[in-house]
Amino acid sequence: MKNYTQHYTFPTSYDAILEQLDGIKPALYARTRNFVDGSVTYLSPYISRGVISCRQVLNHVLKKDHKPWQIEKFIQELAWREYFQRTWQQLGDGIWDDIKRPQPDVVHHRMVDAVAAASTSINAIDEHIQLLFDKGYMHNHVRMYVASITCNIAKAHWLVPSKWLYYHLLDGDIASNTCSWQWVAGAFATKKYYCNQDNVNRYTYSEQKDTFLDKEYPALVNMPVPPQLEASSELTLHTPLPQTALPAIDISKPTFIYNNYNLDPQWHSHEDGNRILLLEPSHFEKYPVSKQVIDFILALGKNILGLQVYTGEMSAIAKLYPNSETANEQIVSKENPVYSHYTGKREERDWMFPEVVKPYSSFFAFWKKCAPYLKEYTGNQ
Ligand SMILES: Cc1cc2nc3c(=O)[nH]c(=O)nc-3n(C[C@H](O)[C@H](O)[C@H](O)COP(=O)(O)OP(=O)(O)OC[C@H]3O[C@@H](n4cnc5c(N)ncnc54)[C@H](O)[C@@H]3O)c2cc1C
Repeated sequence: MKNYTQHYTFPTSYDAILEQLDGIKPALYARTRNFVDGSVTYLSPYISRGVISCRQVLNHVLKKDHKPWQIEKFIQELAWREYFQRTWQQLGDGIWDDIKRPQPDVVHHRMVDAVAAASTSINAIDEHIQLLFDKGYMHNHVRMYVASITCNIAKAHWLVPSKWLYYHLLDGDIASNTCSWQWVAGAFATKKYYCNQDNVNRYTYSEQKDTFLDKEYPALVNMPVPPQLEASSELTLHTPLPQTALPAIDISKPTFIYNNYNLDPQWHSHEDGNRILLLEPSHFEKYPVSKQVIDFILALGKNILGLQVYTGEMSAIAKLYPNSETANEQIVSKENPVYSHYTGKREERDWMFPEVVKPYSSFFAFWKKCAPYLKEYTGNQ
């Protein structure tokens, strides 16, 4: 194991997670983030699961004595997440279609076998796919390599492979995952993203030669699918959900609903109420995740005092109240496009730039609108 993979173990206690915020080194981050051993934060599993928010991370960084230019790149990366979340809010289920233009040059809508089996023949990539299976995390640059090999070299449509990656990621997030795959595949961008062997070697510290990626870029773009990547299959994924009883609730009190995207221990923590981690089989049927991911979610749930885990549908929770009016009054959740069918009140997520909500044609158009607010936060320096 290389040194950096020590970070691929994700503690689940809230104190340990907050401690990790202190390890953020924004200036070093900007210089090294593209290397597999770069100074990245490993916070995405906690941000995606709603344990902490980007806003919380931003506030933490702003409290430290950094110069604005030292933190800008890091904040920009956090803003990518927010941009993708806003894109999802605006598009709804439209996020599952090619967003900007049809992905060019597609030969099938299946999973590439060699990628799923960590046997692409590009050693560094195969090693990182195996790490994904073992640890549930993959470095951002490697995610780009894997998506590029799958969609642009093997010419698979992005949708099925994106579900494969989402299944394994502790930080699996519908917006970041779907938009990023589309971006690499040229469906949410005006061009496709390509990497060659020199690029992979540089950022993964490998020295492999004579592979299907060992070419200049124009040759890569025009290359037929290499034999190693030709085989493809349908994807069958299953979520092993725990079996639970219907939760016991006090109907005179509110019920706070937690889920795979909201595991925030501070949310309404000073209020008396029922707390339910709702794992809807209908959700996981559509968006399957691995046992490793379910175990991670359950472990994060332990930070929430009095949390009852329930594998079942929201409709069963609503029926615990005497009528739909009371259910609508008492059930509270956090807004998320995938849970728009929930009964009850929906509260805003903790946005970094709550004012920037309109659809923007590109990340940089969005970022331009965020800039004045960021200036306010950093004290107009
Ligand atoms: C094909 C592909 C699929 C992806 N799928 C997911 C996913 O399912 N869930 C997910 O959280 N991220 C996804 N990403 C984005 C990114 O790879 C991860 O957020 C990042 O690698 C997480 O590691 P980190 O926390 O150490 O990031 P750091 O580099 O330390 O970044 C700090 C935070 O900024 C945000 N961030 C950084 N880079 C990006 C980015 N490129 N896009 C959006 N937000 C970013 C994340 O919230 C991250 O936690 C995907 C990227 C690609 C290319």
